[in-house]
Amino acid sequence: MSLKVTSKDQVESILSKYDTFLFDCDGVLWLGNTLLPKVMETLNMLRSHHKKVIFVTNNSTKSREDYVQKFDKFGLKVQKEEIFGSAYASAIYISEILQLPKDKKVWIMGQKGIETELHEVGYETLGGTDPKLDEVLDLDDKENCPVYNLDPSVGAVVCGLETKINYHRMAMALQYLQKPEVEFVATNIDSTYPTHGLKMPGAGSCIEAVAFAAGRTPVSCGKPNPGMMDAICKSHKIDRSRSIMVGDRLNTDMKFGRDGGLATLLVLTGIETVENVKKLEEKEQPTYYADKLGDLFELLQ
Ligand SMILES: O=C(O)[C@H](O)[C@H](O)COP(=O)(O)O
Ligand SMILES: [Mg+2]
Repeated sequence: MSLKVTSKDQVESILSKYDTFLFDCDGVLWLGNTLLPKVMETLNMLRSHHKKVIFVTNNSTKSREDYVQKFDKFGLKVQKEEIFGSAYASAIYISEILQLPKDKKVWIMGQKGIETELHEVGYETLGGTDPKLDEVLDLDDKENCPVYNLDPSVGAVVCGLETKINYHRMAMALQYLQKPEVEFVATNIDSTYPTHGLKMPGAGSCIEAVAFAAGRTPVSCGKPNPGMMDAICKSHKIDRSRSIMVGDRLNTDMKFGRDGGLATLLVLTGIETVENVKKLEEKEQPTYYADKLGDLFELLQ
């Protein structure tokens, strides 16, 4: 059974057991542009105890550089190397695992974070933030309608969270995905994400629409893909037995931590409720749960 963190002794025990803290972002640190209570104090407290902190987000709308700036706006100094996003994970997957030749282009249904990370590893991209994707398709206009004018050098389609999802974007992704040689990559599987006190459709819901149309299943690069954990462990040389994954979602964050051999802490400021935790089989229970991340700071006072 998961242990609810409610006392100073428990926080001290957590501090003595773990040297590295992996943090999910949406629903743990912030909701949209609002920092959750006592997050800054908790991160500062961990750093003052010489803990390594790493941020692992499935939100592909931003690149690692964009996240450095987002943290900065909140007054939090974070290095690019401390951030692992699903846009970055997808770019690394295409470049290092698929080894897609650099003269191939990548068509994107998603936002700027995916474009930036793909450009950084050397790919030209199409789709993405192109404003033409907001236009209604005119299938009668054979000369100008983009579905009749595909770029033959597209070698992969990447889909992520796209809050401007429309028929044009889906139709273009589908045209490329009908070519079996075009790789299909998803940033992450989250069905929903928490923002402004609401649950909104997540990347997984956008991607499912395209996958259903294409009759194909993408490889998903974000949490809980163990490749992302391997990349984190490789670049930060962390001891998994002394590390803990903090998240707000069971099928991404908690699975990612558990499968990676880390302890897990579920916070209830995002997607899950305590009822969801209680329904789980013993082996799927997070190691700990807490009402919010900031409890680690508050309970220590
Ligand atoms: O739909 C999405 O892309 C995700 O739900 C989302 O933004 C998750 O981000 P995380 O909680 O991993 O920071
Ligand atoms: Mg989250």
